[in-house]
Amino acid sequence: MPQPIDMKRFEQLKAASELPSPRGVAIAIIRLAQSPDVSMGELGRVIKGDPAFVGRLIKAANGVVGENGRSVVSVQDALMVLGLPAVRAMALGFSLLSNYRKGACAAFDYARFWTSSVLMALSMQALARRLRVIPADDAFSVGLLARIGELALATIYPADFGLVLRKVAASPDARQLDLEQAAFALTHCELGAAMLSDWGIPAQLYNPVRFFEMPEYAGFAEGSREAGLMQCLVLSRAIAQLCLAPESEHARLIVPMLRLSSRLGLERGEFVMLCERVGRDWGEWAKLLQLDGGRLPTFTALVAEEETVPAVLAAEGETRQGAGATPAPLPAMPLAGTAQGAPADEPMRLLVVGVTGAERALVCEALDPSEFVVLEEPDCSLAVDRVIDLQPQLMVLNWGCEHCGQTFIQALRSARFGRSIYVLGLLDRDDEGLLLEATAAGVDDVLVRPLQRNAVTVRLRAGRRTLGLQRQLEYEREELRHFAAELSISNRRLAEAAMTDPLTGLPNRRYAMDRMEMEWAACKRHDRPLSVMVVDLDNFKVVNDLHGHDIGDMVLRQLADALRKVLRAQDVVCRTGGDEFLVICPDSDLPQAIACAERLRAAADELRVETGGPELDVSVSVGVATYDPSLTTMAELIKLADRAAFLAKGQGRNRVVASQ
Ligand SMILES: Nc1nc2c(ncn2[C@@H]2O[C@H](COP(=O)(O)OP(=O)(O)OP(=O)(O)O)[C@@H](O)[C@H]2O)c(=O)[nH]1
Repeated sequence: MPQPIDMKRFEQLKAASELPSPRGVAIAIIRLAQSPDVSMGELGRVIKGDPAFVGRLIKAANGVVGENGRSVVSVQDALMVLGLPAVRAMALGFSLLSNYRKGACAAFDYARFWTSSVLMALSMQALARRLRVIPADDAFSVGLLARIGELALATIYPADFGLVLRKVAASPDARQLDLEQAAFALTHCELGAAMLSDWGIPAQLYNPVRFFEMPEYAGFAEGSREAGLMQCLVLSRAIAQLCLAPESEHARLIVPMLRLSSRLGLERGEFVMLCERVGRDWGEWAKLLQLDGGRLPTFTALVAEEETVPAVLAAEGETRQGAGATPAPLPAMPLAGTAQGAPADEPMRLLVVGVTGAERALVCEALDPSEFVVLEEPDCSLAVDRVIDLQPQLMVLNWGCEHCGQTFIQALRSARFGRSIYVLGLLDRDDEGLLLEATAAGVDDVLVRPLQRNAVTVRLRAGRRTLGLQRQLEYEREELRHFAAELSISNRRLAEAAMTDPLTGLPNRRYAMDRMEMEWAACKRHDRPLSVMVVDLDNFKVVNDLHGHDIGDMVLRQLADALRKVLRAQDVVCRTGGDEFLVICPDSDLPQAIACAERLRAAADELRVETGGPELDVSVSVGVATYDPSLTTMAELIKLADRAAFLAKGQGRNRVVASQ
């Protein structure tokens, strides 16, 4: 088990300014975002000082909202969507990316490091959106910074870390972490986690970072958030690795990746869509971050191939490749019923092994060339090689010869691709014992010497028909998987819609009550303050009566935007009634909540509602209440705020009243 980092040593490295650290505007953003009282306006102004960061922040916020949400176009909206902790972490990540594109460690590929980190960030974001292990914005930053320890080692020890990397490249069995431990008495995992901790990233996020490259040592409780996050990191790393690997490596990498994704409960079609989404996002991010945005593999095709390339035979293929004897494999077969053509219309690949002379001629005559393409290998000892190279759908083989007997069939049937090949065994004589032996071993049907042309035609047609049905079933199963994935996405969209007020885009009453329950529980459990406000438009009925409902709607929409803009990041404003809003302020005592309520009141007061005609003035009355131990339910707390809002109305409106 690797030792945790010696904190004295870490402090020394920090003091010597050797560790990668953010620079420029990012430092101001990080500092400001740390202050609980910072207003969104103030933070927004500082962020605008770094136009590159503005673009990245808005892009990240749109990633969090997802393809179905209202798109984010302004810094203010991005801040609302992301919240302060995520903005801090992003300022950090992007600043490092901008300032550490090059460095002194010649063996460390800085560009590849950042490309892989951004791919991890996008994969983490996509996984978090689906699995809800952590918020998608946190996931992005964790992914981006997960391997920061490597950059740190390359920065502090360029020569020695270069040596470690060269050793790993020279002997793939060497574990990088062991070599790091030996060379520096620390590993990049430990160092990275210590840096994240030092930057204020919470422990539930940096602990999984510490262990995701050696999950066997993690010891997180099964089903815990940390275990889930760690698995997401492992999978994100696998996605990034596959994206950057040469094509020849894809088949090897896809299998463990699919296994990981299914362990996380991702259905295959859904996972493929998720990866395709990462690919689409990657193109845009690469441009934005000026990274080399080479084309990523198409996951749909890769997974389809994986379903046809056998693990066992592929492994044998690798060995042969090592010997330098493998011709290039044929492209994988299209799936039945796909755009490439239904199987019934396509000629199928028939491999004839060890059948020569007159028998070979008879087989060729017996089949219709529009139904079969004949591939031949006269030498039975090369049967395995040809199966891998040519990927036939049917085979005729000389049953009982040294290379085409039980061992061969068993190897064939133990591989996924081999399992579905329709095999006709050619028997020397009509012998029941032989027939039983061949079919028990895994042969589908037999032909008996002397060969009869019609018998060959009939057997091959039966094989073709069986394969056609089999492929049709596969296609239908695939369609069902896609359908299930789409259904689950629609369900999630519906769930989101059910929590949103369509007029203002704010969370609705249902969301407000769910969220209140969460905050109420957290406040009681951790003894943290919690305040709520009821914000009620003044004399709204008059607006409706005088100007009509449509103008009334405009008032509600513009007021909602104005309230959202002046809120602090941790607060949530929800539309809970016609002209009533509930603001939930976690971690806020009464004076803090009153200050915030006053900001909301002033924002409404300053708002001039544009209607296309005359501008309208509005005001709100705000009631504030704070949790105290005498309250036993959250409904009581909301009621107190409601009563305070009522008092504010009674005292002349456009004011804040706090419940005592
Ligand atoms: N345009 C519009 N009006 C709405 C909507 N929902 C509720 N209302 C109107 O909001 C008004 C609320 O009026 P009241 O409850 O009397 O309150 P008020 O006029 O704001 O008066 P005070 O709260 O006492 O200041 C009613 O006229 C409702 O018809 C909506 O979605 N759009």
